[in-house]
Amino acid sequence: MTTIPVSLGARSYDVVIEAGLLARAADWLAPLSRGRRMAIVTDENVLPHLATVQAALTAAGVASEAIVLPPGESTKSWAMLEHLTDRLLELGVERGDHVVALGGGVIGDLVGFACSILKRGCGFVQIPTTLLAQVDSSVGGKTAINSKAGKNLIGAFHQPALVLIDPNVLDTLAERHVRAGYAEVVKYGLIDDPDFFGWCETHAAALIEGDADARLYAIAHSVAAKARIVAEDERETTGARALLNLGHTFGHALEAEAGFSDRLLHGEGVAAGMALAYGYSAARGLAPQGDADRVAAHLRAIGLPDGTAAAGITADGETLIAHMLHDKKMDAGTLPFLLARGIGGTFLDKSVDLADVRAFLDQAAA
Ligand SMILES: NC(=O)c1ccc[n+]([C@@H]2O[C@H](COP(=O)([O-])OP(=O)(O)OC[C@H]3O[C@@H](n4cnc5c(N)ncnc54)[C@H](O)[C@@H]3O)[C@@H](O)[C@H]2O)c1
Ligand SMILES: O=C(O)C(=O)C[C@@H](O)[C@H](O)[C@H](O)COP(=O)(O)O
Ligand SMILES: [Zn+2]
Repeated sequence: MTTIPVSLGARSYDVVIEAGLLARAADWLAPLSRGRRMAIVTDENVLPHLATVQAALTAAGVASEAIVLPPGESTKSWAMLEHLTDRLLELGVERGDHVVALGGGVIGDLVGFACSILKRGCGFVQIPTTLLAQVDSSVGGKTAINSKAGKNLIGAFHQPALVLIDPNVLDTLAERHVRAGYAEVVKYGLIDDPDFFGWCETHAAALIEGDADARLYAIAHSVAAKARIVAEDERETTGARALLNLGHTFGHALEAEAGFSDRLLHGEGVAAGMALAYGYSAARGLAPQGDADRVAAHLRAIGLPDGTAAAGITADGETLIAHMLHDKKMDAGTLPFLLARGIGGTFLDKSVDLADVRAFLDQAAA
């Protein structure tokens, strides 16, 4: 068992990682239940794992009630937020209770946001069931739904009380979602850890095919990296946490063009966005072209998109820039970008000329 603390003063919590942990989830959940019925929110594709968690709770004498939502990005919506908060209120959830978010990043983001506003804030536990959620979204307390204007625009910082990660649940995850989650794994290498990028180049194929050791290593390494950055800059105010947004300004714009749908998964958008961020950095003379080519080649090799066209998006630079203007990093009318000086050399550049980015996007798509 690996336990990684997320050190945030009064909001500190542990991320516990162990293969097979789901069947023992009650060891951690029962003490949080206060002898009351626990609400578990999940989606229709996670029902086998819901059964494992509920059986564990029943055996420990804890009653539970499941709320099962439709799968997919469109569940991060006002309509689902209303439905979920109504159901949680019907169940009588109190401020001191802990709602369980059992699912991928969609369930984690929606449940976390619902819990941040329910009775002005109740507790929640993340039990992530996708690779993406295990390496990224379950840790750090960013919660949100999408709005007509864009991605994650309605949300709150609300930290979970605990994160329980069982890598075995990934055995039922479709390979496309494993690949998409892998984009957020390799992101940590590209941010500030060139050795880890090298590890990714060697082990990505095994990880995607289901190698348990590779998955465990990637999950623990990613969580430790995210916990360190979140502890340094919980609310993305100093610039440290913004590094976790590498590839996301481009990626969210591509996702918006795809209508936040299965046409382009979040991790796929991030992969294309990271390739664009490295490509643009090279075009600006900030990073060696060879590094940008190496990033794109790695993404292609494992079946992830390495740019706008590969992501299936035909929008021009102007259209993509219009989406980017909704980015939450916008500051006094300017949009900072995560660029790179080389592999592992990501930095926040506040002096990017949007006309230059537009021209790069048009050229890259041609
Ligand atoms: N809060 C954050 O810090 C953060 C970080 C990264 C991404 N995100 C958000 O996370 C979301 C993407 O998350 P995701 O990639 O996990 O997508 P997701 O939650 O839609 O899950 C992907 C698919 O896998 C299914 N699924 C989940 N677990 C399964 C399992 N064990 N077996 C079989 N099927 C399973 C789901 O039903 C869904 O169809 C995006 O909305 C993104 O914005 C948030
Ligand atoms: O935790 C963070 O900080 C991240 O940026 C992680 C990202 O992978 C994640 O997609 C996040 O939700 C994006 O944040 P946003 O502020 O751009 O919505
Ligand atoms: Zn992301």
